[in-house]
Amino acid sequence: MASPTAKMSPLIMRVLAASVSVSYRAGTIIRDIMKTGDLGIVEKGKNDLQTEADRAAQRCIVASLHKQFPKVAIFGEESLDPSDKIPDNYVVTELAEDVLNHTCPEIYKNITDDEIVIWVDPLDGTAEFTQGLLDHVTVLIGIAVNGEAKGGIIYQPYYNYQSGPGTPMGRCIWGLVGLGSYGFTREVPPTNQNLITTTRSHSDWIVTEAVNACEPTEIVRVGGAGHKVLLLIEGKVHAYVFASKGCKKWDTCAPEAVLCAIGGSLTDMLGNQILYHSAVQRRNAGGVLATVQNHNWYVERIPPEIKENFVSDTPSEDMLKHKQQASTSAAADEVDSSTGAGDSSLSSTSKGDSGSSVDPPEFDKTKTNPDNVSAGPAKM
Ligand SMILES: Nc1ncnc2c1ncn2[C@@H]1O[C@H](COP(=O)(O)O)[C@@H](OP(=O)(O)O)[C@H]1O
Ligand SMILES: [Mg+2]
Ligand SMILES: [Mg+2]
Ligand SMILES: [Mg+2]
Repeated sequence: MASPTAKMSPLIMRVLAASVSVSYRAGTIIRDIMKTGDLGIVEKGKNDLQTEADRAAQRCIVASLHKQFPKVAIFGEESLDPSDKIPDNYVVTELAEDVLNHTCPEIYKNITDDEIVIWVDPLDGTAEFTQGLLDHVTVLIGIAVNGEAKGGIIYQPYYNYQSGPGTPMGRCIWGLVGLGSYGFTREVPPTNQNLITTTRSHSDWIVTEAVNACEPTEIVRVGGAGHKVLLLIEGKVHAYVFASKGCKKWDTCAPEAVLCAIGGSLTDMLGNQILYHSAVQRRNAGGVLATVQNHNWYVERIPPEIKENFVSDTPSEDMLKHKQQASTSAAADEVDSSTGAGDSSLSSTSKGDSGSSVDPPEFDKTKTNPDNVSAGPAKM
């Protein structure tokens, strides 16, 4: 039975709470499969592996979320046989109370099923998982609202795995833009340095050229988009630069939301917004560039001859319509507030209490107006 808090909670908070709960279960499934010693590796393509842990974790997450939110679109990385039997104990219907205890920001209160798309990467960092670099692995559940990354869960199943017996393994980081991000501690990144993280297993000369153009004092090559954004939010690196079309929407939706909820930015290499509506192309054809601050400085360092290889996402008709409606109602709010009757609209300032939210850095966010994007029609 759902608790009274759950019944009263807006849809976005329930989706977030269900995603947090199921991420713990997916983490257990991943660890259990690793313990069997039989990863059941399949080669999906060049330098692109899938294991039984990827398959099982996706079954668990998608079945659990679909059961609770049957009208919400859910996209997972792995192509699986829909007739596969899903064990009963894979279906989790709990809602994390620590999420529901937060007040939903006003702007999400009336969001409906058709405005949400969930992007699931059941195991991010598969290459490193198969090589025993276990702390590079994360489970990613991203929640897009009207095509924009707003909610995210990054579950790290092997956090603390080398800390010896008695230390609890695994941690869940979650965030919602307008509320804050929770489950980690942020440190101030080293000053007078420029630490840049990028791929460890999917590099090529453009990837390396783009990193070098950002004048790194050190390059941190690690696996997983989720893991790299964890390094960023914890203050261990200054930027994540990946000039490649290899990442997909499920790699970036959750990390982007968690990062943006503390005032950071994750865009393509051109500095344009990555979009997450259901018809968008799965590939991040614009590459990935993420920072907590000084985003523009990094975008400006990327030479035009690199930028010209990348293409930004195109908004859907629905998104454009929604944006128009939102700006019309924002204008109406402004009129209202000038008369003293207005409600406060969502600000990008994180309002975290005991969670790991940080004050927004002092820089202009570079997410540009979707009118700037230049791609052709979105394809599946
Ligand atoms: N060239 C490529 N081909 C396939 N997947 C790629 C890729 N480049 C990046 N990715 C995917 O993007 C994610 C982050 O990559 P990286 O670890 O190299 O930074 C990984 O997700 P998965 O491990 O979930 O497949 C990885 O497979
Ligand atoms: Mg991934
Ligand atoms: Mg994956
Ligand atoms: Mg993969």
